Amino acid sequence: MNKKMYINGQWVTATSGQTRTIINPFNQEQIAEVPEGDETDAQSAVDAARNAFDHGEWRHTPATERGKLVSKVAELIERDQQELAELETLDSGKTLTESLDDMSDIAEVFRYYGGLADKDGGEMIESPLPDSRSKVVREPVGVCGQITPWNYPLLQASWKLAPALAAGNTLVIKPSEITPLTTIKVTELIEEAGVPKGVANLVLGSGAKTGQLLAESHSVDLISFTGGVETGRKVMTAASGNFKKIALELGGKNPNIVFADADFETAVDQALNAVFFHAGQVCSAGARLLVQDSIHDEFVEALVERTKQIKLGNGFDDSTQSGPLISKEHLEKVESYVDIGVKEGANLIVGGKRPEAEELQSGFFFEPTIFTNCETSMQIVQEETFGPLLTIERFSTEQQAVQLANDSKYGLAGAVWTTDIRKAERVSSELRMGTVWINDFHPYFAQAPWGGYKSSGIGRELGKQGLEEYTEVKHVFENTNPAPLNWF
Ligand SMILES: NC(=O)c1ccc[n+]([C@@H]2O[C@H](COP(=O)([O-])OP(=O)(O)OC[C@H]3O[C@@H](n4cnc5c(N)ncnc54)[C@H](O)[C@@H]3O)[C@@H](O)[C@H]2O)c1
Ligand SMILES: C[N+](C)(C)CC=O
Repeated sequence: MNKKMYINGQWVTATSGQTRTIINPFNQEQIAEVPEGDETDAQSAVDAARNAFDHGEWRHTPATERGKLVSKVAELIERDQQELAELETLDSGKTLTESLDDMSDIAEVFRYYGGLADKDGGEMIESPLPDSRSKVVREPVGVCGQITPWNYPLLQASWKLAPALAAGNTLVIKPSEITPLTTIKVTELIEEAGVPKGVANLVLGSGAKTGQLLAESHSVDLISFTGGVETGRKVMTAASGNFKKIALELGGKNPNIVFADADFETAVDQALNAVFFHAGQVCSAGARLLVQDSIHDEFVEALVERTKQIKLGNGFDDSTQSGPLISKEHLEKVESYVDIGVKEGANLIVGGKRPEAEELQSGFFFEPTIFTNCETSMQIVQEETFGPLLTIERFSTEQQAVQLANDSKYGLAGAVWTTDIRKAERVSSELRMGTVWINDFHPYFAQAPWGGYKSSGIGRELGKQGLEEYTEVKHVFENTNPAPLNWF
């Protein structure tokens, strides 16, 4: 596999000659050395994408042909799914089972947008003027900058790459500097599928240098960013220079509401999965549990019992249920929230520290952690810890559950557990968030839009809305009987 950047159809090293060492968060062993690009490399990639958009054939290629190439990428991902999944596990620490599931979702995303590429032929609208025809068409936006995080490296990239290509754009993608390997590999597959040179470019390096340039550049027409709220703010500010289109997929602190009439065992089981899956490093993690008073104590007891059994370990080991956190810095951040929670008066009832097992000492592991007696006003309830840390609050009425759940700057996702479907519908319609699950947690798929209300972001990925983000809307008006106006 190449360990380079891909600019204008060439695999290249950084102009500066700098490289970055990529490590496995399970044991801190070096797994790759990749180019550390900077503004110069990012500018070359933008220039290549600009030239390919303005002078290349891609945007004029029939949508059906573009769709076939995007679908071809799906086939290549399926062919290489084992290699891709192993790279993802090495790079991110997630279990191989999770990585294989990601690869199958990713192939579906490319297949879905490959199929959608030629489905919108525009729309005739009724013109109020005589002797005229009016048509609304969607066109590619132009050059797209795409910036992705480390927690779902290739999955988040696929949500951007597939619709951008299907809609006829050119692009520069910049993966997280911590987890670039699968994005490098998929760029090889995009090349192998036959996407013309200059259309899809890959630049590696820090966000402050390469990402910032993409957000600022006046040659970029759209910036699509997935990451934290504070970085999102910088991207939005930088993007204002030329009023480029922006799409922001940001963080969340997602409420998981359990009513007393829920199926108890299922709700306990899924509450664990909601928060501890991928060590809590999921934007939509159910890190905020709201439990109705009458079942609170029993529910907490069952959760704690099962939390103690969670097996941490190497993502390549079949018995591992959760891998490490991504980095030392992130581990320290999660750890600091435990101190904050204790100081705030929450009750730490399980976890709260690094595990003691000998075989976990070289990795960035943290024990699954639960706090009870939490109040909505607490920092540990309001802020995204992005780790295996669950806060539990009580509620007594439906109205109170809704009020607590909405008391957040975020609005990404949430769930409601009850056997009363009318109640589930009432609550879901009151929740101010982009996704609400009823008696489930976590499902997402190519066909349904994903994105946040409030500070969780702007715009949507996936679904037909995810393709529309990568288009501009044009109204074409034709006078079928032109004649002088004689106004002047
Ligand atoms: N809403 C979603 O769908 C979704 C999905 C995955 C992750 N996330 C969020 O991502 C965050 C975790 O990811 P992270 O730690 O990689 O986020 P991050 O904000 O630190 O980094 C994300 C990306 O932004 C780049 N970046 C950093 N500074 C930049 C700058 N000044 N200009 C442009 N780009 C810059 C980074 O290099 C990286 O590629 C969490 O908050 C999580 O909730 C959201
Ligand atoms: C969007 N999702 C759930 C795949 C990853 C969030 O971090």
